[in-house]
Amino acid sequence: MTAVPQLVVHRDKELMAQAAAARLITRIVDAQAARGTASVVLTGGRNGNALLAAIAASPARDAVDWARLDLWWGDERFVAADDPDRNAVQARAELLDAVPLDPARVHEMPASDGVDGSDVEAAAARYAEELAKAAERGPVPAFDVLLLGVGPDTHVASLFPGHPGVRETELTVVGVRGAPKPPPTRISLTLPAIRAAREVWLLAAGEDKADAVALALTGPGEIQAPASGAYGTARTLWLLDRAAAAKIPPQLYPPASA
Ligand SMILES: O=C(O)[C@H](O)[C@@H](O)[C@H](O)[C@H](O)COP(=O)(O)O
Repeated sequence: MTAVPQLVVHRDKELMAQAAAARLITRIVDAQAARGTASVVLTGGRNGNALLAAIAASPARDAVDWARLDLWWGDERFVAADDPDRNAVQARAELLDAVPLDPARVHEMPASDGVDGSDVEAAAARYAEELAKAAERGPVPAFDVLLLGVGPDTHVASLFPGHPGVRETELTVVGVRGAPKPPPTRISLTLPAIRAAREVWLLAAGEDKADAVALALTGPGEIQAPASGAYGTARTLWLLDRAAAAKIPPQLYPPASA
C-alpha cells in the first residue's frame, strides 16, 4: 500500500487532460499485454469528462482492446437512467459510445428508476454484489486504475467531509443522502473499496481547487479531507494543473512539469 502520493503538475487543465489520456491509454495497453484484460474505474466531474474526451480524440485510442476492458464507476448521481446528470450518461457521450466496448463489461451503477426503485441502499448493495462477483479475491476487483475528481471541499467520489460515507469501514458501496453537491442522493464506493485499486489517480484543476489540494496533501485526515484517504496498493498519482497546485507547500511541490 502506498499512501505517499506522486504529484504531476501541468501547465493548464487542457494539457492535463491530454497527458492523463495518454497515460491512461498506455496503462490500459500495458495491463492488457500483461494479463489480457484491464479494469478502470471512472469518475464524474469536468476533469474526468475532459480526460474521456481527450481519449476519444486520440489516434492512440485504437491501441486499446476495448472489448477486453472492464469499466466501473466510483460514484453515481442517483437519478433516472437517461438523466443527463448521470456520470455514466456523460461518459457515454464523451467516449463510451464511440468505442467497441463489451456491454457485459460496462458496469454502470444502478439508477433511481431501476429494479430497486428509490431505495438507494438496496441499489448500493446490488452494486457491491456485482463487484464481489468480479473480484478474484476480496470484496472488489484489484482495479488497474481508479480515477477520482477532487471537489473544492476535498470530496472524492461521493464521500464528503464528515459525512457517514467517509467513515464506512465494512461496506464497499454506500447510498449517500443529503450530499452537499447536487443531486443530494448518490451511490459511492467507500474508501476501503477505493484502496483496493492498484493505482489511484486524483484529478484537480483550477484555482478553486488549490485549498482542497493543499489540505488533502497536508491536512487533517480522511474524515475531514476524504481525498487524503484515497490511495492505491501500487501507486497514488495526483494529476494537477498549476492553478490547483498553487498552494501545495514547497517541500511537497515537484519539479516544474509542462
Ligand atoms: O458527482 C460528481 O461530479 C463527482 O462525483 C465528483 O466527485 C467530482 O468528480 C468532483 O466534484 C470534481 O468535479 P470537477 O472535476 O467537475 O471539479
